Amino acid sequence: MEPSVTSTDLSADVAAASASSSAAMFIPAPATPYQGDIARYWDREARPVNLRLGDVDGLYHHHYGIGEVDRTALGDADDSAYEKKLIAELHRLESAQAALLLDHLGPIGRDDTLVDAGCGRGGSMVMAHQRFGCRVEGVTLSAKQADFANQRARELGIEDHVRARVCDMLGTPFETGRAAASWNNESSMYVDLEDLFAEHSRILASGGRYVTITGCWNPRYGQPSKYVSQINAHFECNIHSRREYLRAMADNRLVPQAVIDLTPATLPYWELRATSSLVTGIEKAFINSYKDGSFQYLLIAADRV
Ligand SMILES: C[S@@+](CC[C@H](N)C(=O)[O-])C[C@H]1O[C@@H](n2cnc3c(N)ncnc32)[C@H](O)[C@@H]1O
Ligand SMILES: CC(C)=CCC/C(C)=C/COP(=O)(O)OP(=O)(O)O
Ligand SMILES: [Mg+2]
Repeated sequence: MEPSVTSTDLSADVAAASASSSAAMFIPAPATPYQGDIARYWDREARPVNLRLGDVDGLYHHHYGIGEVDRTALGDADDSAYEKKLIAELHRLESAQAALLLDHLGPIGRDDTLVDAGCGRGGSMVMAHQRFGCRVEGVTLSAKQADFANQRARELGIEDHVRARVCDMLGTPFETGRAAASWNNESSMYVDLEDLFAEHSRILASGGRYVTITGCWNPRYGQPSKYVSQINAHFECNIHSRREYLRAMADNRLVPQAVIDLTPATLPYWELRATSSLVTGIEKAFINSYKDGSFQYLLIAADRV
């Protein structure tokens, strides 16, 4: 892993920026104390449920899975290889989630640029480049994650097309109106949605596509349930309601083309994960809130008009 430069004042920022190269990453100071907390959270994160799944094929995700469990691939629970098969199956469902997001980006050419807002360790960026051959730019608050994603890109020989940087998704360095598509994969619960969609709207080309997969609380339930509060506390995030997503998109020239309730499709992943040795303790909150209708797993694809 390459060394990172951390700076806290402007002169250090400028020095680090001018020294910026593949050997030293420029790390801006966090825009708010909250963002500093989130950067530290993801810098320290090393949960086996994420690393062991990523080790299956080198695609490291920080999102959840969708689709039916393939019981034939899992085989017999008494088999000594069962746990390994279970990990591979959870990973397959997480990659299926990212593939569904990419399905909604619309036609993307090799010369296009995509933006992954809150890119984590970069699994979705690699999948996007492998599918479209295009350039993919990711931002994360965590220097550790950006280093990890860039290291993976180098290992795959795609570092000229896939790049992660440490940057606030609410104020990116990307040119106005140039991105063919952009997305948030389980990363919009860390930011104000009006600010977020204003930035996507700015960077997207007219007619470009924005996609999010997110967990949101259901206005039909009334208010965030105790399970939603548990999930917020667990991840230090602030889950928004479905209504807030649609309102903030409408305010920022993002017009929904598809709104898909993925709740039934994600429940098998959670039920399977709850039986694994890699449980983290948050499984019940997801399962209970999806089942009582207070929480939804949603894909929204919107046109930038
Ligand atoms: C749950 S992870 C999702 C990672 C990735 N999208 C994936 O699907 O694997 C949330 C990500 O959002 C990022 N994030 C949160 N707030 C951010 C902000 N203001 N600017 C940039 N990234 C942010 C975190 O650094 C982390 O990488
Ligand atoms: C749908 C919601 C509310 C998501 C919150 C954001 C989040 C932490 C996603 C998964 O990350 P992860 O893959 O690091 O989490 P885990 O360790 O639980 O797998
Ligand atoms: Mg995970």
